[in-house]
Amino acid sequence: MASEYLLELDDIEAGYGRAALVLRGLTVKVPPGTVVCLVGPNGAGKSTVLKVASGMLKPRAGTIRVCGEDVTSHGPQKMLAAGLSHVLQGHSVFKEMSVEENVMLGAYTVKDKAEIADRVAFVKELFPVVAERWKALAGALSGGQQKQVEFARSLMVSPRVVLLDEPSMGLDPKATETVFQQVVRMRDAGTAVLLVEQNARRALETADLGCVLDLGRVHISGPANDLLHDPQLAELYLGGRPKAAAAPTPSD
Ligand SMILES: Nc1ncnc2c1ncn2[C@@H]1O[C@H](COP(=O)(O)OP(=O)(O)OP(=O)(O)O)[C@@H](O)[C@H]1O
Repeated sequence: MASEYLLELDDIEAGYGRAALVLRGLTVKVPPGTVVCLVGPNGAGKSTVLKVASGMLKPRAGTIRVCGEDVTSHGPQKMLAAGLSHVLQGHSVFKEMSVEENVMLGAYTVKDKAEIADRVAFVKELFPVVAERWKALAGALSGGQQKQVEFARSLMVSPRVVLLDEPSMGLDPKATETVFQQVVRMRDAGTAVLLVEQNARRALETADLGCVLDLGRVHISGPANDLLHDPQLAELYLGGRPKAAAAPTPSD
């Protein structure tokens, strides 16, 4: 069945072991050609959404669809084959291996050599630093450059949606800026992104659509720009009022 969405998480309930539910009826949809970001307080369940989408954590209830096809019961390998590629929180490059070896790990399920060569050319064009440092040891790259190697690795399977968990974590402001620019480049090159970020304001500036999570549910969702300029949301979740709505200070 065709669908207007690449990924649909519908009324998901999920939790860890016997502990209480973390996601309590969460619905998130990713249309083609978009960056959708999930923001919200610590412990709201943002990373858990990505774990459910990549098959790492089975939902207790609800439905996951990729392009309209029900994939709810898929494990990680089948989710990857269905088109969902997960870039985990923190750093996951193998530092003792070259950039090339790290990127090629992402292609281990791809059998067609011509397709692999096409994808290598694609990621090298998308991430110039990956092309420039192709033979270098990954551990010799900066944190922001390593993150781009992880992005490149995730794109080797031609995913429909990349699930990005806190890509700016631990990066300095300049590297953070580059990483957010690369997220936009990934989208513009045809890969939708479901992005989880602590840096809520910067994530909403980057994304097309936003979802504010609280207590395992979507509290509010809509165009990211609207959320960014909502004074109440800014107070509650973005660390202050939006610039345009800020009250004048006594010195103004
Ligand atoms: N592997 C796990 N085992 C047990 N509980 C977990 C596990 N991972 C996360 N949790 C719990 O699930 C809840 C949601 O965690 P999650 O990491 O999804 O939140 P988050 O919104 O991404 O938070 P943060 O912004 O702090 O990363 C938290 O209460 C957390 O303690």
